[in-house]
Amino acid sequence: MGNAVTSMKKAFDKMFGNKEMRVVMLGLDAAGKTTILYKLHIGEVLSTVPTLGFNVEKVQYKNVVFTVWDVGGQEKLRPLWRHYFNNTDGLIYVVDSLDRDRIDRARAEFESIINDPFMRNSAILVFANKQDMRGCLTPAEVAEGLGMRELRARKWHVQSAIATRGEGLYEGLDWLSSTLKSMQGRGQATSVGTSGEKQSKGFSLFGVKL
Ligand SMILES: Nc1nc2c(ncn2[C@@H]2O[C@H](COP(=O)(O)OP(=O)(O)OP(=O)(O)O)[C@@H](O)[C@H]2O)c(=O)[nH]1
Ligand SMILES: [Mg+2]
Repeated sequence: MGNAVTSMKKAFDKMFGNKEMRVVMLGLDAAGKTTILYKLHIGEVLSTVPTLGFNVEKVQYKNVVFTVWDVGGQEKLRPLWRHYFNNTDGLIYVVDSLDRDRIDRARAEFESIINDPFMRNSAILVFANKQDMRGCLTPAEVAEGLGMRELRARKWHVQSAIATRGEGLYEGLDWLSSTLKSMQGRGQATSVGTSGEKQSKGFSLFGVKL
């Protein structure tokens, strides 16, 4: 019976073009990951405590079901991040744009994630979060701070966001879903490299193609 239901669901998903995507959300502690997850999942801002393990929720947007893994970002927890890399279609990297002092740390962690063999083909969405805070880095400065422009053969997008107001979050998911669909359409998702082709179409900053 269970199998019949599963195959029926698969048939419906195929008919309506529904897709499932696995996304891992990382970033330094207090960047706003858990706030983002629950704003997307239940539409509310929960009062959060630092995540010690992980939270995982499904987020449906348009015809994509994202399974989003939100992993604690404290320094002692970062060595555990790599356990979440396998089978990942997309990375959401969250930056606290007010945390100027730790942008170099954020960059070092970011580089080690995206250079991991399991993550080399994942699409990269960066949320330049906390844009409501006076004196924060602009999304362009966050992109610069993470060294995004030096990335070759990767699909990336930097999205301005205010998680506590829900601003920018769906724009980010929009980019992720269309990018992942186009990568899957060309057989590139999860296991095959983008190998440098079409680099000029590969990245964008807040929706503007560079
Ligand atoms: N002003 C402002 N505060 C935010 C925003 N997003 C999150 N915060 C606050 O930042 C703090 C940390 O948010 P969390 O979502 O717990 O951060 P996290 O990335 O999950 O942290 P770890 O679980 O320790 O890795 C909370 O007090 C949030 O309310 C934002 O867009 N603007
Ligand atoms: Mg958290």
